[in-house]
Amino acid sequence: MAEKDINKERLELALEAAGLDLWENDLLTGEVICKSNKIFFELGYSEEDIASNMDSIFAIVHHDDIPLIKAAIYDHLTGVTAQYRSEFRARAKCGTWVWYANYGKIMDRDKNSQGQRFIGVTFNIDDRKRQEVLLAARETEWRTLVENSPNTIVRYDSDCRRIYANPAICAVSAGGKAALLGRKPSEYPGGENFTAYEKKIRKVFATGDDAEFELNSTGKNGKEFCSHIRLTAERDLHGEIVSVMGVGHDITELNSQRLKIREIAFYDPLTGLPNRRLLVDRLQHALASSARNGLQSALIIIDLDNFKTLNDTLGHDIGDLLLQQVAQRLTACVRQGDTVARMGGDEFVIILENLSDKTQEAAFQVETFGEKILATLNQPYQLANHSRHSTPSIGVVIFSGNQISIEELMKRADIAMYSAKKSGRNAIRFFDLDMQAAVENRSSLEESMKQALPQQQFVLFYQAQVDNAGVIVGAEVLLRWQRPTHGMTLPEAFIPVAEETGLIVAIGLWVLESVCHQLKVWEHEPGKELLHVAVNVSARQFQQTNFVEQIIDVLEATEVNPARITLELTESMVLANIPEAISKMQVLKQKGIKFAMDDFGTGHSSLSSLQKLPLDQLKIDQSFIHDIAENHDGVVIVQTIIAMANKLGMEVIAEGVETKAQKDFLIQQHCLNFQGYLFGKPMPVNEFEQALEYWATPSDESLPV
Ligand SMILES: Nc1nc2c(ncn2[C@@H]2O[C@@H]3COP(=O)(O)O[C@H]4[C@@H](O)[C@H](n5cnc6c(=O)[nH]c(N)nc65)O[C@@H]4COP(=O)(O)O[C@H]3[C@H]2O)c(=O)[nH]1
Repeated sequence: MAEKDINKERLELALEAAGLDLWENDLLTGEVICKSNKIFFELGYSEEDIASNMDSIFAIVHHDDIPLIKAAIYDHLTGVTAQYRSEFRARAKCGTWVWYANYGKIMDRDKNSQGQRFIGVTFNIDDRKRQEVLLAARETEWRTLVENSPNTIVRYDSDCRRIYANPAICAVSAGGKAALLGRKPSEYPGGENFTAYEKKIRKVFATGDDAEFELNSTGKNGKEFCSHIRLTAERDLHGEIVSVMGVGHDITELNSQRLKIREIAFYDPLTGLPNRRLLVDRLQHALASSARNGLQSALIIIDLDNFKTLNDTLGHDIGDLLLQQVAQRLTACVRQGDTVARMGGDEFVIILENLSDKTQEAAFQVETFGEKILATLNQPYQLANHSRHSTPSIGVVIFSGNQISIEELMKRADIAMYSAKKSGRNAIRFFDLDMQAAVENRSSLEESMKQALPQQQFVLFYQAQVDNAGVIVGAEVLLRWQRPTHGMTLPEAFIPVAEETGLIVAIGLWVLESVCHQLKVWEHEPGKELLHVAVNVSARQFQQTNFVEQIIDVLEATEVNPARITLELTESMVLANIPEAISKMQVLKQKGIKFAMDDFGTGHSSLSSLQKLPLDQLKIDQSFIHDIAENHDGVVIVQTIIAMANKLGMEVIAEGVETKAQKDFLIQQHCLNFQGYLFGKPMPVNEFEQALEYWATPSDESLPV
């Protein structure tokens, strides 16, 4: 084959493989030199179609595209473009439009630049065109989303400069788009927050990992807002990070909701102090940090003395005011970083951290602090129209490291606080191992007390009550526990535990039943048939809803004369709920039972509340009787109580009378009933009966003890 033919063949094969249709026009004659009609066939036309009605491609080109083709040819012919290029739609036989491109060039230009031949190719670009349309549609779609998004969208270049900012961010930025674009966050708006944010963007450029950031900024309107921004690296075709996109949404509202939830979950609504939950969290931190730095910390429990009485007498609103003022005072006493929390009720807790590393020194530090708390809380309170005084009982436990659990720490501080209460309140007590031993004793006491009633270990002692002529008119019955391995145990060692466990209710009933049986026996014995017996009632017993029924049941079952029984109540148990106390007392009074107010003078009863109560007797507390000889105040108090009792038409009895001088003074003040060691100690019933016989003749001497 000749070289020319080989080249022709090569060209045809190449054109075929590239999908190109070659054409050539003689520009001088206008004759089409080369035309394969390949396009026509591709579009579904036959030879006949071409012969009958299509001598040129223009016959099937979309009429919108014809001027464009002509303009492109003209531009090339006139030398405006170096190459002829056009794109057009051609109609297929089936009616659809297919995209083609024409690339061509004028050949053999003469010296006047006049071309001789126009040669070029036509090829199918339908797929590419469709892709372009799709791409444009997608681009519009995305742009619409981005431009209308309520989220802020910003793109940063590798220098952290903004290269795109959507309308949402432009709308909230004071300087708008102009101020944002081309600048880094640290440059505009700048400041600490934005510098930290820029650092984060740089990290995304460095690592390619997505990141999140909460950015606080000030909006155009001057309002603070917070955005949660998600930063994503954007890569080019080679996987190189070319930009970082930041999409932010406003979480200002969410943050304030979060804050509110935190407030509710972790703070006491009344005082604004951290609540128990947050306290536990802070305590965990304190334990961990003391383990790290070796310094001692302290957990301090503060309980307000007699808060319940104040709440019950003045109402809860006044109680709330006191709690709020206590919270303020406590907060003012601590350093920044220390925690003051409210546990609920009238109990507050303070955590002091970073004390000395030596336990003893730390204890001194806390002691000083505790004294300050005592002094501050002892200042009078102005609660609406009431001026009141309140005292705290403070329990302290010192700790270092985290060997002790939170529960154990709280328990220890609680024990210390109760010890402060026991010591007479308004005091500070530290937990130590002796206290721990006391606690253990207490739980063994509790266990063995459960057996005391069924195993008949309780015994009643009788202590004489005499009149001014020295005649025994009755006795106070006092409980003793013949405890195996411990011997005769006094009530103060077990009554508080019996109160707390509720065992006192059954014990109290047993006391009353035993007393009634005793009275029934005495009814038939000359000289004893008129004796009165005073029985102590515990708060827990008195608060039972069926207290009245229980007493009546015992009276009826034993058929004893109720007039022989005096129930001794204390101020606090009555003041807790005066109307309820009155109604209970009245029912029993109608049955003939008498009531005495025990330990009178140690509580807070006012004259008006005392007047309302159907009491028969006031019992002057023995501490005042002891004070008679000691100081003038004791004398005045005793005189006042006697005067008050007389005024209210109540009998008065002095307890704890130990000396003749005390008795003489009391008689002088018109107190005509006495109880005390001067007349006899509490003793078992058989001894009391012997004493009665011995004492049958009135005398000024004391009973044998
Ligand atoms: N220093 C001194 N003390 C004197 C003198 N005269 C009497 N006492 C003591 O003072 C206490 C008087 O009883 P209380 O005030 O009712 O105080 C009682 C009472 O509150 C309670 N208690 C005793 N028995 C019962 C009971 O059966 N039930 C209830 N709920 N409590 C009881 O235990 C408390 C203590 O009872 P006791 O240890 O028997 O102590 C008794 C008695 O032994 C005196 O001249 N000098």
